[in-house]
Amino acid sequence: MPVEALSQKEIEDRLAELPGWSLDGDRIARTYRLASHFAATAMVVHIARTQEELDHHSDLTLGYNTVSLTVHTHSAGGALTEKDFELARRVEELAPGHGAS
Ligand SMILES: C[C@H](O)[C@H](O)[C@H]1CNC2=NC(N)=NC(=O)C2=N1
Repeated sequence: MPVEALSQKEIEDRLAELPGWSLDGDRIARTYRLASHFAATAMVVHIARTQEELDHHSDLTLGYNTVSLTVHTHSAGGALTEKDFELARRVEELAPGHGAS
């Protein structure tokens, strides 16, 4: 199913509801900090499972005690779509359970 590129206003409205997320070029991005490398690794696995469920995938980077995501929609030519924000909202929901901030 094709997904529509969001307008600048739609992007700004959605970002306003997602503190911690910001524009990084043509993507939305956030870095989370965790208590340990193991906690960060567990969060990456949880995000990976969510991404498989949504069939939508970020570029996901594991640091020593950080987890970073950037996402845009490949099938929309790299534009931002509702799917990117759906993924961001789902990650925001799972983050507190990992002690991520
Ligand atoms: C076939 C499969 O549905 C597509 O390749 C999905 C997988 N994950 C994806 N992730 C992202 N970020 N953009 C896509 O267009 C995309 N497409």
